[in-house]
Amino acid sequence: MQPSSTTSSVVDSASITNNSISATSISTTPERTSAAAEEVSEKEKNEVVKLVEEEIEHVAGKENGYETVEEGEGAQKGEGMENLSENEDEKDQTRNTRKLRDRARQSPTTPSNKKSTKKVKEIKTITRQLRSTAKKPSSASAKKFADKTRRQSKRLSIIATSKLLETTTPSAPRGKRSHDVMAAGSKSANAKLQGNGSHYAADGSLLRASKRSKKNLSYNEDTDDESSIARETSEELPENSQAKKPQKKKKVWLNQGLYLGQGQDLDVRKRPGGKSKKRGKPGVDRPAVLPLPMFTGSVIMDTVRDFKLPFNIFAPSPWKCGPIHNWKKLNHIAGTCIPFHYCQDVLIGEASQLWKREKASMAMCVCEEEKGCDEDCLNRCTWVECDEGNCNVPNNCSNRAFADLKERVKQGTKFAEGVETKNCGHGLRATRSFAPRQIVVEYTGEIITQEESERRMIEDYKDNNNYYLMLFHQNMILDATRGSVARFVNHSCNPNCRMEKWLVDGKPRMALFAGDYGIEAGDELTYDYNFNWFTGVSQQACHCGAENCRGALGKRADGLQKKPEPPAKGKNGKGKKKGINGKGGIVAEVKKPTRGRPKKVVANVQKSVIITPKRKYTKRKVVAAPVVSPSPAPEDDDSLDSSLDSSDDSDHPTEASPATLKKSSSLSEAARRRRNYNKAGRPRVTKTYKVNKTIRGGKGKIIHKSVTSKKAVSALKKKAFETVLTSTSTTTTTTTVKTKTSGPLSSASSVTSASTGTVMTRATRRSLGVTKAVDNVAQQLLEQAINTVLSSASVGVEEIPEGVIGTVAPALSAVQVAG
Ligand SMILES: C[S@@+](CC[C@H](N)C(=O)[O-])C[C@H]1O[C@@H](n2cnc3c(N)ncnc32)[C@H](O)[C@@H]1O
Repeated sequence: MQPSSTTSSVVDSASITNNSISATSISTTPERTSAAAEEVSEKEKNEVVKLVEEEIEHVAGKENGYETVEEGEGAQKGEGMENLSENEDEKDQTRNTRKLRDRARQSPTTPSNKKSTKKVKEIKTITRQLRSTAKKPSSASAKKFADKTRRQSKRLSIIATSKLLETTTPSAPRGKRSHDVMAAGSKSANAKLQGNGSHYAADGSLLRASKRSKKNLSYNEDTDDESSIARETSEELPENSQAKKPQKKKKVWLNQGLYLGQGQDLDVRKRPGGKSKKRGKPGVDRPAVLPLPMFTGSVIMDTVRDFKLPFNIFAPSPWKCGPIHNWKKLNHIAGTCIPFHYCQDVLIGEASQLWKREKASMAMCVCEEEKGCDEDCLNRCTWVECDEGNCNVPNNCSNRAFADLKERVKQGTKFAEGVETKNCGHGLRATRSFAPRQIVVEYTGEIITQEESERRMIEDYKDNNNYYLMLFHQNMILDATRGSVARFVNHSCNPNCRMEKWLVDGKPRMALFAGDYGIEAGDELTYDYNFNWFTGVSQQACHCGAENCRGALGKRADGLQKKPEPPAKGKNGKGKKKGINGKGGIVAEVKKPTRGRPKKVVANVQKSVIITPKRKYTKRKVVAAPVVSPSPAPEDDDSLDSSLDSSDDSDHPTEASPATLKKSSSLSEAARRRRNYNKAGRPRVTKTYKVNKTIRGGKGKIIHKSVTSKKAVSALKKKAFETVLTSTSTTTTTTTVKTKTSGPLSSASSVTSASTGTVMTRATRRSLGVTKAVDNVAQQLLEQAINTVLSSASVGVEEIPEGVIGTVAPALSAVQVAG
């Protein structure tokens, strides 16, 4: 066929519906059409088209069981189909066939694949037929036409082939609905192509596909075919389908680099004693937690940093109460931060040179294992704390208050908190309960000489109203201005605590002990200051509010008794109710501390709540045993005997009152020493005693009777003193009291009698009529005498023959001097 040069044709539509090429109309211009019509044999064209249609219908009908339905009866059939170029057709057919073949090869031989192979063969046949037809152009013009329309025929061939493939796809028999769906899909695919520069007819059929759309078309068709094939083959080819699955990206963990400096062997997931929770392969080193930032971690762990606790955590006072002035500063000694509730005494200035180190008392107590160190413990009676060196029953000893305190402090539990009172400044309130006579807090501070204390009083504390000076030991003053919180404990004429001075490992130490009734949490801690006031010196008025208030701080001086100040007037002119239930005191609200925030703070309380003891201490228990404090030797001839008869009723360390100290500055050194000795330093014996007197009743029955009368006490003391003399005189020449280096100091139970050569045991002395109480007092006096002699200047050390130091001889002489 030789188409004319002027002939041009455009494929109007290639509408493909329901597995058939229903109409392929070629609209041409009249001149061209007429020219083509002359040259191209209509018969030939029709034959080719018919053949293709027949073949296709045959295949499709066979395959799907459907008759092809032609769409558009009037559609021109076969126009332009005769122009299919041999090469193009062959190429297309070959390409498609190859595709099918490849797929068929990939898939295992199944009946459906066999079918498709068969169909491919059929298509091949059609192609061959078409070729043979095309090879016989009727005329040169027809051939020319065919060349001219190569482009269009190529498009047609693509569509036709694709449809052929579609029809030949091995799939389950489709119903009409399926066909409709497929048609709709094709349409939508075409519609997609519209945006790609393709031209479509009104019914959506492709007129001219752009280069890109051609690609897409082929792709879509290919993918359609492929997907349909893949759908079928995927089940049969699990390996292939799995291989195609995209692999999930693995996250890369950072296990080194930014964070460096943490031990690699640390495995926090390891349970103590249990199995490691580590997952994954054993031996794989995977950090469990993010290590600390570079270097910071190890630096933080290695270095100690100073930090300041926020006030609300430190909280020395209750809520809504501002920080106590100078609180932090006061708790620092010589720039060192010492736990505020536990710091040791510090010798300041001259005091350090003057302070005499004393040997620890090595007198063994004679307590029995069953009873332990009870009230009768010799150490306890002499205010000496038991330790390994002087305790006979270390496993059952209850006379180790300071050791207990040390343990408690180590635990760091809170025991008290600061409060602000209305009239007494700061106070201290217990935050836990204390058993009777249990140690509460140590009173520590700076040990200074009297001169230094005078200087401080005149210069440093001249504007102060609160004083923290305590007459301590060896005529030294303990200034707690920089000391433990015990300094905040206020005075009360009806106290719930006692301030006691003890010898602990040879060192005098002062501490606050709970009274005989114990302390409940929330009680304000108080003790009797026992100030020594001098006549004519103004005293500080006492605001303790106790029923038995003496009106002034400390002892009541003759002619200086002050009545308590009248209660402050309220707004309405009436006296304000004070204290507990209006019975006086400084507190407006009485409340047991509740857990958490206090619910109510009464308005007339200055800043916080202070709670005074609820109980009335009407009955005061007498002190357990007569006490001789291990004080220094007297400087004058004030004898032990006179000290025994002293009416000084203080068993507490005495607060050095400001008046005392101010007055003392005008005294001569000797007079001051004498005064200090008289008032504070000399041995003290309690005024009242509770003594168990053993009386033999009828029929040899021994009756233990408690004697508390003054007469009985003086008789007791007299007898005790005689006992001391007797005991020492019997041991004058040969008896050696073991010193610290050679062993514990002999107690009354092991004094050796040289004259008899027998040990004068406690039992022996009992048989001689020496009662236990007398024996105790005697023993204490003996020890006291020995200590006194050894430390006394009146009996110079040089006078004591070498090797005799520590013997009873000087003790005897001392006692005799004293007597
Ligand atoms: C050892 S301090 C006690 C703590 C003191 N309240 C403070 O705020 O620092 C002793 C001072 O407290 C005051 N004080 C203690 N008890 C008192 C009381 N019952 N009546 C009046 N003032 C008292 C006195 O000013 C005394 O000099």
